[in-house]
Amino acid sequence: MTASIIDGKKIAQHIQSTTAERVSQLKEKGITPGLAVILVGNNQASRTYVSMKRKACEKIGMHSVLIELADDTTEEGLINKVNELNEDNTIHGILVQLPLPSQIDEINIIESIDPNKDVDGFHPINVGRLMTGGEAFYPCTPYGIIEMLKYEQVELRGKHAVVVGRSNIVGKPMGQLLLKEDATVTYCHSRTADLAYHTKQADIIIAAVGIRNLITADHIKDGAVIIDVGMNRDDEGKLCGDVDYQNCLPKAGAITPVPGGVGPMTITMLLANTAESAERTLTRKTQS
Ligand SMILES: Nc1nc(=O)c2c([nH]1)NC[C@@H]1CN(c3ccc(C(=O)N[C@@H](CCC(=O)O)C(=O)O)cc3)C=[N+]21
Repeated sequence: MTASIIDGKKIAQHIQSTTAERVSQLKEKGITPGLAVILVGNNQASRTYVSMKRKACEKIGMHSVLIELADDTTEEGLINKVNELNEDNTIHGILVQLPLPSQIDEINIIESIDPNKDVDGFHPINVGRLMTGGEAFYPCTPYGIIEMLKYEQVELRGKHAVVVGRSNIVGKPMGQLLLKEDATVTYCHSRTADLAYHTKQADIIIAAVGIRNLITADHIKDGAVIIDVGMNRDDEGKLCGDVDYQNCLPKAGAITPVPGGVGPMTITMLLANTAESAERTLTRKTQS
């Protein structure tokens, strides 16, 4: 078998055009969805991601504002800015670009964001509701992966999904979202003994640990669906994932490339969450 390649860019474009439609319907009702991105300090990678996010907003007619704060911004200063945006009716989504400088506690910042504007889905209210089933924002990367799998009509119900990685941003919420789709979920991570024993049983593997070439053909069963969330650099400085792509290609059923796989979906779901946040204000208004 040779794997079919899952084209994240194509799926992202498809979902973005649906979101653009939602944006124009909101505009007809007098609401322009707005995303605020806060960038603290001068990290070049962060700067690149932030500009990609803002370009995507522009493309689908969404309003976006960039708030740039100095590298020596205090935690209090950042929280004040977040509070201002919490109160701002033109802003429906707030994203504080991570990582933050060391003098700022990420948890305190995430908890200062209004859960109704937390389009990253990082606030404990949204994390909790993902588990308990209430109205939540789902973290963009795992949410994007679920949308990708649905688009590709990958059956999840009753299938064994192995999530490799346990971060708050990807691994942990990924498992919850797969559970919601009735998959059987196993979590593995950097301390798992005999990783291959587990991953070989997987119908679907989500690799999200940040170790280049961690997953090889010896780790997968024939026909498995492989989703690569890794963002590593190879010896030439090129972006590469956690999966040995060339090695797995002949054996997998379907596989996502890096770049051009999960990455574009992350930004796409950020836009979708922001549109949803704006739509929710509409129903909240009519209810009152
Ligand atoms: N509060 C917060 N929310 C985030 O969602 C967040 C964050 N902080 N900090 C940094 C990470 C990283 N991230 C990416 C999004 C898209 C691509 C992406 O589109 N990548 C492209 C190409 C990238 C390239 O070529 O460099 C791809 O994989 O094809 C990558 C990485 C969001 N993050």
